[in-house]
Amino acid sequence: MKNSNPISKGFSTFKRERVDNYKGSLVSTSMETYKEEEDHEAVNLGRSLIVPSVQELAKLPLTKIPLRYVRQYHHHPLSDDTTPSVPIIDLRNLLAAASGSSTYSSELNKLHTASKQWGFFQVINHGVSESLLEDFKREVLNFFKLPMEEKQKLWQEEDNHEGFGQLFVVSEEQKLDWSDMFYVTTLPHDLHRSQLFQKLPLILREKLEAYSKEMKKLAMGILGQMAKALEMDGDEMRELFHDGVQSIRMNYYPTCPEPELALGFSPHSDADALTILYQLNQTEGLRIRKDGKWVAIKPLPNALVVNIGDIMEIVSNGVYKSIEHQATVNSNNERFSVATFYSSNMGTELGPARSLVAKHKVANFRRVPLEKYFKGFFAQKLNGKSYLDFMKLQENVT
Ligand SMILES: O=C(O)CCC(=O)C(=O)O
Ligand SMILES: [Fe+2]
Repeated sequence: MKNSNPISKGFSTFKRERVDNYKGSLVSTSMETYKEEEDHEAVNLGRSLIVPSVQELAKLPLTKIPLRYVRQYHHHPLSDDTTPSVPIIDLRNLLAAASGSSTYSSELNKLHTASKQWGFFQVINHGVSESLLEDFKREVLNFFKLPMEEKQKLWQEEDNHEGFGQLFVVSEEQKLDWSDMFYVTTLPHDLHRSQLFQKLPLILREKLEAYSKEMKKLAMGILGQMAKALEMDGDEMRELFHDGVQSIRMNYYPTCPEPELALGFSPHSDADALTILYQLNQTEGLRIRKDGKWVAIKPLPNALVVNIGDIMEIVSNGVYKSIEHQATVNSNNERFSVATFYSSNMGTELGPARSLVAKHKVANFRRVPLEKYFKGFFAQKLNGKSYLDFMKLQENVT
């Protein structure tokens, strides 16, 4: 059913009709979540309440932001200059150097340390062509510039969260992010919502397909190296991920009249295995939590940011860590980013790699079907790394 979309309504009230069939019980973060929604269609992993467009809101001559965007506890002090900056991995040294060479082993060691201690790193010489990156960037910027009448056709619907909007909005009281996003499942192809894909501008669709393919290749390359670094069975890694679920989230952070009161993206860890983030312009905004301090990730020309998601923390049996991150906004410059989330194959069970459990002689996380894991994740408000906590087998984790 098409939602009666409030985007075109006055922004003065920030009200929307209540979605009557929305199940409040889905907000649960307990294992009960897994018992919900058994009857839901297989490819529908979640939904989110429909909220107004921040891009449209930011066009108004506002000096104050509406209350729904005002955070109370967002003043996270930035780290001082003594904190080292996020590691940079040269992928050419990993993917092209002979695996016995010292160049290879020192880069592999860097990757392993970065994944354990930071959960975040930047990759250079990643092999994704500059022309594809430029073309895709142009089309994403054009996409956000489309007139609202066009974007409304691509807005989220009440029963599914793909499209323009915000994710993880589960109540009318919840604080909202100062951003608009477009979310789409790109792989495997049979998970496409074809009604959404068909409505995308053709040129964007072409570039999106090409970009999605390249991101899969890159993710598989990095996962293969991680298997080596973890001393995990390489075949097991391939079997888990060869037909992985990929989704792409395009983020637009408009300028904000009161940036110190708002957040572009609430603190969270990603639910996937590996996220590849493309910062489309030079505006800074990404912050990651390292040893209790927030560290800014500066956009680096020609680099992509990679981070460990919760699935990788689980598969690595806790050796690699997903890290909390957030996005800030500012009053002078808008910001664009594209996050590509890569997860294991649909239809598989999520849990620690068996080859690592045998090596570590302990399993630190429970096993659940991947689909249930995703449904639980998308049914709750983002709250740091809390979702991972109930995947942990507490008796095993220190
Ligand atoms: O825009 C950013 O820098 C962060 C985006 C992000 O964390 C996400 O899409 O999950
Ligand atoms: Fe994220």
